[in-house]
Amino acid sequence: MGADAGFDMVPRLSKGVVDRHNWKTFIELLQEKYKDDPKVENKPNYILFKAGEYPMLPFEGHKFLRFSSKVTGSNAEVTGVTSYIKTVKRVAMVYFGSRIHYWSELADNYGVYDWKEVNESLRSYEQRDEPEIPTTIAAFISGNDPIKELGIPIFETKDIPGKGRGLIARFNISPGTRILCEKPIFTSGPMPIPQLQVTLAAKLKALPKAAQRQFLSLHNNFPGKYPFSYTFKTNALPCGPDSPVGGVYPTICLINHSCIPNSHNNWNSDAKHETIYATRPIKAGEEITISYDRGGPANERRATLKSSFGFECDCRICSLAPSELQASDARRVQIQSLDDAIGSSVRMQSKPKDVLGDCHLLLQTLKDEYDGYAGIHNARVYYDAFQVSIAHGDQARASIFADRAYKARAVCEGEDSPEAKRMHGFAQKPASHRNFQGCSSKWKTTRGMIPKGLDTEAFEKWLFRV
Ligand SMILES: C[S@@+](CC[C@H](N)C(=O)[O-])C[C@H]1O[C@@H](n2cnc3c(N)ncnc32)[C@H](O)[C@@H]1O
Repeated sequence: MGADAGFDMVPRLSKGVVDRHNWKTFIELLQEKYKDDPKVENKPNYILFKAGEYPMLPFEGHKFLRFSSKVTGSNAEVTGVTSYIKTVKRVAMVYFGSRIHYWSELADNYGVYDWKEVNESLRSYEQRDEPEIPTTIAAFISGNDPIKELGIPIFETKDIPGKGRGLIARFNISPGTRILCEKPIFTSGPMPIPQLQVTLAAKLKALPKAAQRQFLSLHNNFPGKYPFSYTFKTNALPCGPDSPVGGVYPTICLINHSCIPNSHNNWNSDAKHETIYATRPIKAGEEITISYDRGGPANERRATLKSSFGFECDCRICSLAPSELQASDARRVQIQSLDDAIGSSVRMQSKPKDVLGDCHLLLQTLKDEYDGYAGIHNARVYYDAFQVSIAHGDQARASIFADRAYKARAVCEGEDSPEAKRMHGFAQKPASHRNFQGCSSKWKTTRGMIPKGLDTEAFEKWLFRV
């Protein structure tokens, strides 16, 4: 008979964009970890662990119910299946937290699903579902958020040595989770410091007492003659990319900086509020961070952070050993220069293949620098790749690029973000872009020409072929 052990996914994953994104990242991490292990094989639709009873992980996460095997007997011992189960479970818990239900018949506890259901799910791995036509994410995302339903905030405010106050996660948080959403206490445009002081004094006076207190409790890096102006400067977040208008928020303004942040801040210009979304898995007890800087190598970032915010950054990247920091700096410089090169409209016209090649290289560099969680950077690169493709009439590839831009945006900003909605529109109708065939029609394709049935590697090859 023997005893089984393993883990179940409870509740099972939805087909939603966030669950799909997390599952994909989880699978990629395991593929990387086991790439040199001959007992772990990538089949077209799943990873096969050739140990014990050959447990499998499908590439389509919504099909997954259980990863398990007999863990007693000579076969289990010789093949080391227990160690695979433990490692895969540990990684799964990082991504899916309390959804991972570990069980072992040796300890008299059992899986949640019955074997009939599990065997049906295993059989479904063989045949992939038809590729989905992108539709709205809302239709995919399951409404069950146990934490939200309990009404417990997913973070707490704490004093953090050397940083003042900050926000700390109380639970494991998955990428794509909305952590915060706030309306500004007030907004203001740019103006000289003395004038800003007078303007803000008038704005404050018009606010209810509670809102005044919220603003006055925010940190001021440059105390002295113009307290309102400098409190605003220390805390304001731009209302949109490159917007000269800034807003201050009661809780969002307590989030500290990291050069490798785990969250993203965004101004939703439709809803007129600022959102914070997790962009990488955040463990309970970890600080929630966003990025205050505009990229570049560590010395440039440090100089900006020091002059604008008055602190020395000691995040994970800034604290790397010199040789590793050098490697990170090289990647960040490369990210900047690829970004500049991709933005050139002359190259888009005359050397579209080079631009697409740069997009591919940039995605790889971002993946290395942000260990797989480049979030909003990826959204921008995919939109760049969309623009090159559509400018030369390639609707097939443009549709895929826009869909990827949409998914990355939705993880960082929510599906109601205007930019996510715009990307979704382009994924559905790439030719609706104002620059459709604006450069040439030499790459002309239709959406119907997106290849079907390719494995991941072949599909990526098709997508980035030059
Ligand atoms: C918007 S406030 C963030 C909340 C602030 N810690 C507080 O206590 O209200 C920005 C200020 O927080 C501090 N800060 C932010 N990130 C930091 C970091 N990584 N290390 C040290 N201080 C930081 C700096 O004083 C910065 O000017």
